[in-house]
Amino acid sequence: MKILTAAEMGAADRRTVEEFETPLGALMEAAGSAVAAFCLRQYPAASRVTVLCGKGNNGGDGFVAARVLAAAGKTVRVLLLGRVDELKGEAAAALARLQSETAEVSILEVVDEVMLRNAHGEEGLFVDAIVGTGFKPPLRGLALAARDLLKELNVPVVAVDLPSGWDADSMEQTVEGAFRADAVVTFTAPKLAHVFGHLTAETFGPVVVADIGSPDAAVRSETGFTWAGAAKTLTEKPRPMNSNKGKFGHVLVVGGAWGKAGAPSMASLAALRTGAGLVTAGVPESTVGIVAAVAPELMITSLAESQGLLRNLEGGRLEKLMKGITVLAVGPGLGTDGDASEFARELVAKTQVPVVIDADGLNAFVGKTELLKAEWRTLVLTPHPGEMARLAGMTVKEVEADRVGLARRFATEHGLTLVLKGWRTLVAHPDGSVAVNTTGNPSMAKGGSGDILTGIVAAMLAQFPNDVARAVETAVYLHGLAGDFAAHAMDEHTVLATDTVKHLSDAFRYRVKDADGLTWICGLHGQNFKEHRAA
Ligand SMILES: NC(=O)C1=CN([C@@H]2O[C@H](COP(=O)(O)OP(=O)(O)OC[C@H]3O[C@@H](n4cnc5c(N)ncnc54)[C@H](O)[C@@H]3O)[C@@H](O)[C@H]2O)[C@@H](O)CC1
Ligand SMILES: [K+]
Repeated sequence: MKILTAAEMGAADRRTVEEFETPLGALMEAAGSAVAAFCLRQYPAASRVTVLCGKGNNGGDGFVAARVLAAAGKTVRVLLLGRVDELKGEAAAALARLQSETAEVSILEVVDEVMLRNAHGEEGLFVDAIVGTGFKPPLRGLALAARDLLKELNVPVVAVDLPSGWDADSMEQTVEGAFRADAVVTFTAPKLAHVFGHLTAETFGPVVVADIGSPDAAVRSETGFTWAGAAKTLTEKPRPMNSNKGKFGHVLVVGGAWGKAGAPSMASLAALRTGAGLVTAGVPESTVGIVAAVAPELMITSLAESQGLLRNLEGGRLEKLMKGITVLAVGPGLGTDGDASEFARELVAKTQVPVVIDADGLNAFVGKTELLKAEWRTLVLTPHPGEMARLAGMTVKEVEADRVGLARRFATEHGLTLVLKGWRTLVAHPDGSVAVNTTGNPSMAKGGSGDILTGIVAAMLAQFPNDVARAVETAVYLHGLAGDFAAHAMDEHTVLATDTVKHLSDAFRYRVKDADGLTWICGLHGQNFKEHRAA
């Protein structure tokens, strides 16, 4: 699923109207109906709904929503911030239809702040249809008064397309200055602000995308930005009945210096739980007993060590180690002292199967990134900003200032797949396209999270070696989603990295598009993180 700018969205709408002969009125009807359906489903107890409408097409969506909500039995009031005779085109048509079909909806032309404050009351839900992609900052006029009013009230707000006052193209949108929203229903594709913005100061509430009838061919993006969750359909097909373990690959996890045996243990456990056919951990001989204890299903290869760290293998041992292996994950708990780094470099250089490099595996290439040219094989790097900074020879601040640009450059220059972790993990592909992940939460800001992700990525590659881009995007999405389920089931302070593994089943079973055709970009279906985190 592409992520668009406001201009790209406008172009997609125009193409849909002009080239695909869908009238604008039909798009507006679908948009407003989707908002109403969302309100009915998420806020069934709200019997009184106030729809705040602006004079543009965002307001037009609001008129449609008001009509559908009234038809469903809600008591609906429309507050138009302006005069009826100021409306044009489809918005005017939507209002006319609302007036003619639903006499019981009261429509009030609000012309000043006093009127606005007197007009509301006892509603269980607000719909914000004041301004959408047509917003030109700063917020002005009655919209400002409406924003302040909603901030004072403790009533849920569903935003149409965008919380009014949001700049759709901003990657740093915050609540400051804009409307409060508890949920956002947007159309066709998410805009940059939906993915990178902060819906509230505390959390990122539900953002759902409704399909309103624009065909894929009408939706074009210059930036090459996509949403990682869409890749998850890769795992939504059942495995063939006649499957055997050989079909799902054999992951080898290498790492685990003395004192860090947990890292390869967690990566291996995650690989097992993600569906790899076989998983082997290659660890220093002194840690074998510890790592083996993580799961009886795990196979272990004891590797030569010196003082608790892995060291280069003697002639022929490498070939033996890699026999039958289809994916290598190197780095979890590897350590950087002694020969461990050299061993990691040797492994990566001499291996032909897809390789995932994480943690100290990445540190082994600091100052030697020319050795990371993927060329003919699959290479996936999973740095956090600190590891990325060391690899790229810059500061963490510099990395964070240009995450997208840096990830894209590094991936294209080396011909590899780069997973840059952090708030809104990015997956940059060798072709320059970048997918953004929206799952995950602060409960995952703990040691071990990265090891779990490494295992998930490796297991996805083992199962889908010919679909690397979607395999990696799915891995990142599933990892965050499992963390979201864990945070929901537990308290976010108490979630351990291994708890996310326990919730991988929930993540796999979760369908990206729900039964009503809504794609939940943020927030779990039917659940409001804000309420949950505030509880
Ligand atoms: N273009 C299309 O084909 C479709 C558009 N749709 C809806 O239309 C919206 C875009 O419609 P428009 O382009 O008419 O624009 P909007 O309705 O988003 O904004 C225009 C209105 O907002 C007011 N406004 C702009 N900046 C303001 C500010 N700083 N302070 C206060 N008021 C301000 C303008 O005076 C005008 O009344 C989308 O967000 C979406 O909700 C949907 O109906 C689906 C189809
Ligand atoms: K809005």
